[in-house]
Amino acid sequence: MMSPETIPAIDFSRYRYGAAEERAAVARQINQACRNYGFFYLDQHGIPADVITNGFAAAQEFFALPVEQRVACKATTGRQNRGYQPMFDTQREGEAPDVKESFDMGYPLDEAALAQLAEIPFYSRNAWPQDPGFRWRVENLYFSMLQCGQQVLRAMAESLDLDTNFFVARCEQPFTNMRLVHYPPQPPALEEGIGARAHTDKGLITLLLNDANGGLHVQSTSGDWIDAPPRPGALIINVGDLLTRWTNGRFRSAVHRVVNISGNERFSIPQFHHLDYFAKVDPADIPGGGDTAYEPIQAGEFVAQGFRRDRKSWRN
Ligand SMILES: O=C(O)CCC(=O)C(=O)O
Ligand SMILES: [Fe+2]
Repeated sequence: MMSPETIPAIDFSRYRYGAAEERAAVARQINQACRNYGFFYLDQHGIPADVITNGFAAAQEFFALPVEQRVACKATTGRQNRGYQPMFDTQREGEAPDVKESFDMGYPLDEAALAQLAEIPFYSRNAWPQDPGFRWRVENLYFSMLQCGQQVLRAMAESLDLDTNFFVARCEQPFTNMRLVHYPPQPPALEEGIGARAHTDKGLITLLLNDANGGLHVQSTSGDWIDAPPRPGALIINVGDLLTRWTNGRFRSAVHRVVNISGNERFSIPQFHHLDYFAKVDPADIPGGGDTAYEPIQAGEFVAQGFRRDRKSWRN
Protein backbone atom coordinates (compact mmCIF):
# COMPACT_ATOMS: atom_id res chain seq x y z
CA MET A 1 0.00 0.00 0.00
CA MET A 2 1.19 3.57 -0.67
CA SER A 3 1.43 5.80 2.39
CA PRO A 4 0.52 9.53 2.41
CA GLU A 5 3.75 10.21 4.35
CA THR A 6 6.76 12.02 2.92
CA ILE A 7 10.40 11.66 3.85
CA PRO A 8 11.83 14.65 5.76
CA ALA A 9 13.83 17.45 4.09
CA ILE A 10 16.84 19.00 5.83
CA ASP A 11 18.51 22.32 4.95
CA PHE A 12 22.23 21.53 4.97
CA SER A 13 23.44 25.12 4.53
CA ARG A 14 22.80 25.58 8.25
CA TYR A 15 25.36 22.86 8.92
CA ARG A 16 27.83 23.97 6.26
CA TYR A 17 27.83 27.65 7.25
CA GLY A 18 26.14 27.85 10.65
CA ALA A 19 27.52 28.49 14.13
CA ALA A 20 28.03 25.56 16.51
CA GLU A 21 24.45 25.56 17.84
CA GLU A 22 23.01 25.58 14.33
CA ARG A 23 25.25 22.72 13.26
CA ALA A 24 24.16 20.76 16.32
CA ALA A 25 20.50 21.40 15.45
CA VAL A 26 20.97 20.08 11.91
CA ALA A 27 22.87 17.07 13.24
CA ARG A 28 19.90 16.31 15.52
CA GLN A 29 17.49 16.53 12.56
CA ILE A 30 19.65 14.11 10.60
CA ASN A 31 19.77 11.76 13.59
CA GLN A 32 15.95 11.80 13.89
CA ALA A 33 15.49 11.20 10.16
CA CYS A 34 17.91 8.26 10.28
CA ARG A 35 16.03 6.70 13.20
CA ASN A 36 12.51 7.24 11.91
CA TYR A 37 12.91 6.82 8.15
CA GLY A 38 16.47 5.94 7.20
CA PHE A 39 15.94 8.38 4.30
CA PHE A 40 15.92 12.16 3.95
CA TYR A 41 16.21 14.90 1.34
CA LEU A 42 19.25 17.15 1.67
CA ASP A 43 18.56 20.71 0.50
CA GLN A 44 21.40 23.21 -0.07
CA HIS A 45 23.94 20.40 -0.31
CA GLY A 46 26.54 22.56 -2.07
CA ILE A 47 27.16 20.42 -5.16
CA PRO A 48 27.11 22.85 -8.10
CA ALA A 49 24.13 22.38 -10.43
CA ASP A 50 26.32 22.24 -13.55
CA VAL A 51 28.43 19.42 -12.09
CA ILE A 52 25.21 17.42 -11.64
CA THR A 53 23.86 18.32 -15.10
CA ASN A 54 27.17 17.25 -16.64
CA GLY A 55 27.03 13.95 -14.77
CA PHE A 56 23.56 13.15 -16.12
CA ALA A 57 24.63 14.16 -19.64
CA ALA A 58 27.60 11.77 -19.37
CA ALA A 59 25.22 9.00 -18.25
CA GLN A 60 22.87 9.57 -21.20
CA GLU A 61 25.80 9.52 -23.62
CA PHE A 62 27.24 6.34 -22.14
CA PHE A 63 24.05 4.31 -22.40
CA ALA A 64 23.53 5.53 -25.97
CA LEU A 65 26.91 4.02 -26.97
CA PRO A 66 26.88 0.83 -29.05
CA VAL A 67 26.79 -2.19 -26.75
CA GLU A 68 30.35 -3.29 -27.73
CA GLN A 69 31.70 0.01 -26.41
CA ARG A 70 29.76 -0.31 -23.16
CA VAL A 71 30.89 -3.88 -22.64
CA ALA A 72 34.49 -2.87 -23.36
CA CYS A 73 34.48 -0.88 -20.10
CA LYS A 74 35.23 -3.90 -18.02
CA ALA A 75 36.87 -4.17 -14.63
CA THR A 76 39.98 -6.32 -14.48
CA THR A 77 38.57 -9.03 -12.23
CA GLY A 78 35.12 -10.42 -11.45
CA ARG A 79 34.82 -9.32 -7.84
CA GLN A 80 34.64 -5.66 -8.70
CA ASN A 81 32.13 -2.92 -8.73
CA ARG A 82 33.65 -0.92 -11.56
CA GLY A 83 32.97 -0.54 -15.25
CA TYR A 84 29.87 -1.65 -17.14
CA GLN A 85 27.35 -3.85 -15.32
CA PRO A 86 24.94 -5.33 -17.85
CA MET A 87 21.18 -5.55 -17.60
CA PHE A 88 19.90 -8.21 -15.15
CA ASP A 89 23.18 -8.67 -13.21
CA THR A 90 21.49 -7.72 -9.94
CA GLN A 91 19.55 -10.83 -9.04
CA ARG A 92 19.13 -12.76 -5.83
CA GLU A 93 18.96 -16.50 -6.14
CA GLY A 94 15.38 -17.56 -6.93
CA GLU A 95 14.15 -14.01 -7.64
CA ALA A 96 13.57 -12.00 -10.80
CA PRO A 97 16.44 -9.67 -11.79
CA ASP A 98 16.46 -5.86 -11.76
CA VAL A 99 15.70 -4.24 -15.11
CA LYS A 100 18.63 -1.82 -15.18
CA GLU A 101 22.20 -1.45 -16.40
CA SER A 102 24.94 0.67 -14.87
CA PHE A 103 28.41 2.13 -15.16
CA ASP A 104 30.38 2.14 -11.92
CA MET A 105 33.57 3.87 -10.91
CA GLY A 106 35.33 4.12 -7.58
CA TYR A 107 38.04 5.83 -5.65
CA PRO A 108 41.08 6.22 -7.90
CA LEU A 109 44.19 4.48 -6.53
CA ASP A 110 47.82 5.16 -7.38
CA GLU A 111 50.04 2.36 -8.75
CA ALA A 112 51.51 1.49 -5.34
CA ALA A 113 48.07 1.11 -3.78
CA LEU A 114 46.80 -0.88 -6.77
CA ALA A 115 49.69 -3.33 -6.42
CA GLN A 116 49.14 -3.65 -2.68
CA LEU A 117 45.38 -4.13 -2.91
CA ALA A 118 45.30 -6.21 -6.10
CA GLU A 119 43.77 -9.30 -4.45
CA ILE A 120 41.15 -7.42 -2.45
CA PRO A 121 37.56 -7.19 -3.75
CA PHE A 122 36.42 -3.73 -4.94
CA TYR A 123 39.95 -2.37 -5.51
CA SER A 124 41.04 -2.09 -9.13
CA ARG A 125 41.52 0.44 -11.90
CA ASN A 126 38.49 2.28 -13.15
CA ALA A 127 37.45 1.22 -16.65
CA TRP A 128 36.69 4.29 -18.79
CA PRO A 129 35.13 4.63 -22.23
CA GLN A 130 37.26 6.45 -24.81
CA ASP A 131 35.75 9.94 -24.57
CA PRO A 132 38.00 11.89 -22.13
CA GLY A 133 35.11 14.31 -21.54
CA PHE A 134 33.18 11.44 -19.96
CA ARG A 135 35.85 10.70 -17.36
CA TRP A 136 36.27 14.36 -16.53
CA ARG A 137 32.56 14.91 -15.87
CA VAL A 138 32.14 11.69 -13.93
CA GLU A 139 35.19 12.24 -11.71
CA ASN A 140 34.09 15.80 -11.01
CA LEU A 141 30.73 14.62 -9.76
CA TYR A 142 32.33 11.75 -7.82
CA PHE A 143 34.57 14.09 -5.82
CA SER A 144 31.81 16.65 -5.25
CA MET A 145 29.52 13.96 -3.89
CA LEU A 146 32.34 12.43 -1.85
CA GLN A 147 32.96 15.74 -0.14
CA CYS A 148 29.26 16.28 0.53
CA GLY A 149 28.89 12.77 1.93
CA GLN A 150 31.86 13.30 4.23
CA GLN A 151 30.18 16.40 5.63
CA VAL A 152 27.01 14.41 6.23
CA LEU A 153 29.05 11.69 7.96
CA ARG A 154 30.58 14.38 10.18
CA ALA A 155 27.12 15.60 11.15
CA MET A 156 26.04 12.02 11.85
CA ALA A 157 29.12 11.43 14.03
CA GLU A 158 28.39 14.60 16.03
CA SER A 159 24.78 13.53 16.47
CA LEU A 160 26.00 10.25 17.97
CA ASP A 161 28.38 12.06 20.40
CA LEU A 162 31.40 10.75 18.52
CA ASP A 163 34.48 12.60 17.39
CA THR A 164 33.50 14.62 14.28
CA ASN A 165 35.86 12.58 12.11
CA PHE A 166 34.94 9.19 13.56
CA PHE A 167 33.61 7.90 10.23
CA VAL A 168 35.73 9.82 7.72
CA ALA A 169 38.97 8.88 9.50
CA ARG A 170 38.18 5.29 8.51
CA CYS A 171 37.78 6.25 4.82
CA GLU A 172 41.36 6.85 3.68
CA GLN A 173 41.16 4.43 0.74
CA PRO A 174 37.44 3.85 0.74
CA PHE A 175 35.78 1.52 -1.75
CA THR A 176 33.08 4.16 -2.21
CA ASN A 177 31.67 3.90 -5.73
CA MET A 178 29.46 6.08 -7.88
CA ARG A 179 27.01 4.45 -10.26
CA LEU A 180 25.34 5.81 -13.36
CA VAL A 181 22.13 3.80 -13.66
CA HIS A 182 19.88 3.45 -16.70
CA TYR A 183 16.37 2.03 -16.28
CA PRO A 184 14.52 1.39 -19.55
CA PRO A 185 10.78 2.07 -19.44
CA GLN A 186 9.06 -0.89 -17.79
CA PRO A 187 5.56 -2.23 -18.33
CA PRO A 188 2.92 -0.99 -15.87
CA ALA A 189 2.42 -4.50 -14.42
CA LEU A 190 5.10 -4.88 -11.76
CA GLU A 191 5.37 -8.63 -12.12
CA GLU A 192 6.66 -8.11 -15.68
CA GLY A 193 9.85 -6.52 -14.41
CA ILE A 194 10.87 -3.91 -11.91
CA GLY A 195 13.72 -1.37 -12.16
CA ALA A 196 15.18 -2.20 -8.77
CA ARG A 197 13.52 -4.80 -6.57
CA ALA A 198 12.99 -4.11 -2.87
CA HIS A 199 16.43 -4.01 -1.24
CA THR A 200 18.56 -2.24 1.32
CA ASP A 201 21.91 -0.62 0.55
CA LYS A 202 24.92 -2.32 2.07
CA GLY A 203 27.37 0.38 3.11
CA LEU A 204 27.45 3.38 5.43
CA ILE A 205 25.28 5.87 3.56
CA THR A 206 24.12 6.43 -0.02
CA LEU A 207 23.81 9.82 -1.73
CA LEU A 208 21.30 9.69 -4.57
CA LEU A 209 20.65 12.00 -7.51
CA ASN A 210 17.52 11.31 -9.53
CA ASP A 211 16.17 12.63 -12.80
CA ALA A 212 12.61 13.97 -13.08
CA ASN A 213 10.90 10.62 -13.71
CA GLY A 214 10.18 9.58 -10.12
CA GLY A 215 9.53 5.98 -9.14
CA LEU A 216 11.56 5.64 -5.92
CA HIS A 217 9.53 4.08 -3.08
CA VAL A 218 10.75 3.81 0.52
CA GLN A 219 9.26 1.42 3.06
CA SER A 220 7.93 3.06 6.21
CA THR A 221 8.19 1.54 9.68
CA SER A 222 4.62 0.28 9.26
CA GLY A 223 5.52 -1.49 6.01
CA ASP A 224 3.73 0.83 3.56
CA TRP A 225 5.49 2.40 0.59
CA ILE A 226 6.31 6.10 0.82
CA ASP A 227 6.69 7.79 -2.55
CA ALA A 228 9.99 9.72 -2.75
CA PRO A 229 9.64 11.94 -5.83
CA PRO A 230 12.58 14.02 -7.02
CA ARG A 231 12.80 17.30 -5.12
CA PRO A 232 14.35 20.12 -7.18
CA GLY A 233 17.81 21.08 -5.93
CA ALA A 234 17.93 18.30 -3.33
CA LEU A 235 19.68 15.00 -3.14
CA ILE A 236 18.47 11.98 -1.22
CA ILE A 237 20.47 10.36 1.54
CA ASN A 238 19.83 6.94 2.99
CA VAL A 239 21.37 4.73 5.64
CA GLY A 240 23.00 1.43 4.64
CA ASP A 241 23.15 -1.93 6.46
CA LEU A 242 26.67 -1.36 7.77
CA LEU A 243 25.67 1.81 9.59
CA THR A 244 22.59 0.13 11.01
CA ARG A 245 24.78 -2.58 12.44
CA TRP A 246 27.37 -0.11 13.74
CA THR A 247 24.70 1.95 15.51
CA ASN A 248 23.22 -1.22 16.96
CA GLY A 249 20.02 -0.74 15.03
CA ARG A 250 19.44 2.91 15.94
CA PHE A 251 19.83 4.18 12.37
CA ARG A 252 17.43 2.44 10.01
CA SER A 253 18.51 0.93 6.69
CA ALA A 254 15.14 1.22 4.94
CA VAL A 255 13.95 -1.13 2.22
CA HIS A 256 13.40 0.74 -1.05
CA ARG A 257 12.65 -0.01 -4.70
CA VAL A 258 12.45 1.66 -8.11
CA VAL A 259 9.38 1.32 -10.31
CA ASN A 260 9.93 3.07 -13.63
CA ILE A 261 6.44 3.24 -15.07
CA SER A 262 7.06 6.79 -16.33
CA GLY A 263 7.20 5.51 -19.89
CA ASN A 264 10.62 7.18 -20.21
CA GLU A 265 14.23 6.15 -19.92
CA ARG A 266 15.12 6.85 -16.29
CA PHE A 267 18.61 7.80 -15.07
CA SER A 268 19.89 8.02 -11.53
CA ILE A 269 23.29 8.50 -9.93
CA PRO A 270 23.82 6.97 -6.50
CA GLN A 271 27.13 7.16 -4.66
CA PHE A 272 27.60 4.41 -2.09
CA HIS A 273 29.83 5.53 0.77
CA HIS A 274 32.04 2.80 2.14
CA LEU A 275 34.89 2.53 4.62
CA ASP A 276 38.39 1.20 4.06
CA TYR A 277 38.14 -2.52 3.34
CA PHE A 278 39.90 -3.56 6.54
CA ALA A 279 38.15 -1.06 8.84
CA LYS A 280 36.68 -2.68 11.93
CA VAL A 281 33.00 -2.09 12.59
CA ASP A 282 32.30 -2.68 16.27
CA PRO A 283 28.99 -1.46 17.74
CA ALA A 284 30.75 -1.17 21.11
CA ASP A 285 32.64 1.85 19.65
CA ILE A 286 29.43 3.87 19.40
CA PRO A 287 28.19 4.41 22.94
CA GLY A 288 24.59 4.79 24.04
CA GLY A 289 23.15 2.02 21.91
CA GLY A 290 22.34 -0.38 24.70
CA ASP A 291 23.58 -3.95 24.74
CA THR A 292 25.23 -4.65 21.42
CA ALA A 293 23.57 -7.36 19.43
CA TYR A 294 26.33 -7.59 16.81
CA GLU A 295 29.86 -8.95 16.75
CA PRO A 296 32.64 -6.76 15.35
CA ILE A 297 33.13 -7.29 11.60
CA GLN A 298 35.44 -6.11 8.82
CA ALA A 299 33.74 -3.53 6.58
CA GLY A 300 34.86 -4.94 3.22
CA GLU A 301 34.05 -8.56 4.04
CA PHE A 302 30.56 -7.59 5.20
CA VAL A 303 29.78 -5.72 1.98
CA ALA A 304 31.37 -8.39 -0.22
CA GLN A 305 29.01 -10.96 1.35
CA GLY A 306 26.08 -8.81 0.25
CA PHE A 307 27.45 -8.69 -3.30
CA ARG A 308 27.74 -12.47 -3.43
CA ARG A 309 24.09 -12.66 -2.42
CA ASP A 310 22.83 -9.99 -4.85
CA ARG A 311 25.01 -10.17 -7.99
CA LYS A 312 25.16 -12.92 -10.56
CA SER A 313 28.68 -11.89 -11.65
CA TRP A 314 29.95 -12.29 -8.07
CA ARG A 315 28.57 -15.79 -7.66
CA ASN A 316 30.08 -17.26 -10.83
O1 LIG B 1 17.57 4.85 -8.84
C1 LIG B 1 17.14 5.10 -7.71
O2 LIG B 1 16.35 6.02 -7.50
C2 LIG B 1 17.57 4.26 -6.53
C3 LIG B 1 18.71 3.34 -6.82
C4 LIG B 1 19.02 2.40 -5.70
O3 LIG B 1 18.28 2.21 -4.78
C5 LIG B 1 20.29 1.66 -5.73
O4 LIG B 1 20.96 1.68 -6.78
O5 LIG B 1 20.66 1.07 -4.70
FE1 LIG C 1 19.37 1.29 -3.15
